[in-house]
Amino acid sequence: MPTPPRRDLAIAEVRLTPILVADPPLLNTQGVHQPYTPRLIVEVVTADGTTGVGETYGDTGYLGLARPFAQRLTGRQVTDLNGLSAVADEVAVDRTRAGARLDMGGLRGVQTADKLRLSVVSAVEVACLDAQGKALGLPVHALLGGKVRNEVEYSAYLFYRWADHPEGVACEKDDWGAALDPEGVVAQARAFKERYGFGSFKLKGGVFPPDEEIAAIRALAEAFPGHPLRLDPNGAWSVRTSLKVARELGDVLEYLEDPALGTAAMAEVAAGTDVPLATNMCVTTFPEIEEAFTRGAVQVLLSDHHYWGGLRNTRELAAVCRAFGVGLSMHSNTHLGISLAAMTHVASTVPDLHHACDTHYPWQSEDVVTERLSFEGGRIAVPDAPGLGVTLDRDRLAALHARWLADDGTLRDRDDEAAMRVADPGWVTPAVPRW
Ligand SMILES: O=C([O-])C(=O)C[C@H](O)[C@@H](O)C(=O)[O-]
Ligand SMILES: [Mg+2]
Repeated sequence: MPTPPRRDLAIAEVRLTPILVADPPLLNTQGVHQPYTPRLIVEVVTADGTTGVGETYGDTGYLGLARPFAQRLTGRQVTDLNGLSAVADEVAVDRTRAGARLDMGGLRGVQTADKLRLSVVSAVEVACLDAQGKALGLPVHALLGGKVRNEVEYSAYLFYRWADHPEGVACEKDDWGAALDPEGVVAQARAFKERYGFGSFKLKGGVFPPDEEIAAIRALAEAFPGHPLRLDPNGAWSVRTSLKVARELGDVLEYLEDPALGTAAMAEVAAGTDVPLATNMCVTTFPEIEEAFTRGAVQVLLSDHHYWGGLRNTRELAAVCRAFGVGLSMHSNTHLGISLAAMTHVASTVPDLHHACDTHYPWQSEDVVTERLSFEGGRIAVPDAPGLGVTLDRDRLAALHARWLADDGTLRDRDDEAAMRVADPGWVTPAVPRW
């Protein structure tokens, strides 16, 4: 039988489309989310006309790196994923743009040029896998070795929030209402359960004094007995405060996430409590693993394929965690359907993923895919269609890009501190430990 002709999977074009997507007024220890937040959509087009899509952070520092990186990719094979990092290394990171604001002043841990590169590489890696899958008629999970589960469980990501952005600020409205006390948090959790069926709840803390956040978790425990609960103040507490919270909530918490800042403080907290500690702050790069794991500072690692460098790196990270007996889950930041699909594919291939993954997706009313991914019982069915199983909505992409073009630069870098100053002109992100 004659061998069928090989498809030409050389990269002919990489399209980068920065967009601004609506974001509600979610509070964290830094401030509040902007009304629109930047994301970057990546399309990789092969010589035979197959297009793969990826998504990552869209702040200007990422764009400044993504553009020269994309130019170097034409002519390379979409299958050459191991070569992507070396190409990214050829591109100098503009350090003046990789400033504190880019990484949210540390909400996602250390900032390094490598981490910035990995965040851009991840979107291209996902796009290449999507293109490969479409060309071969295989889902991305099959390219990663195959799924070991048919559904991936996600956790409701509860936020203290205002009903609306400050008066006079251009924004998209939603119907969630305010949540600024235990009653508001429980009402939000009920809405999450009703709309999406989530069975576990994470509250973003570090916003109010710890006693108020303890009361909110207690109220959740009463309203949803037996449901796993997590509290994440993004390192806003001292070791002493962290231990007090752990004592008071130890009977109801699945884990406490980044109660204190940095590996040393986390190790001290871990030594004083049996409550497992999770992180997406003190371990966000491979070089940080050894110290944190050998000191017992972390019991659950929240991976994030964007800054860990892609789906294959996420699987390598899972293997390291397994070797150290550290649990694995997933961190989430404002993301759209492309990244949720990517998270779901890789999560479906990791055997020891025993905690529901975080996702901001329900907070995002806008998307660039034709059909939004939907949660049933808090779970997403792992797509079996070729590639990621999502289709780009070009009209929506163009509309959200037009918003980015129309912005004078104010919103192109996410800055929760500046967004808070609109409501509270004297606001300065508090130094940590805040309490
Ligand atoms: O610590 C975390 O889980 C995050 O960093 C998630 C997000 O950054 C969240 O805190 C946010 O967007 O305000
Ligand atoms: Mg966190």
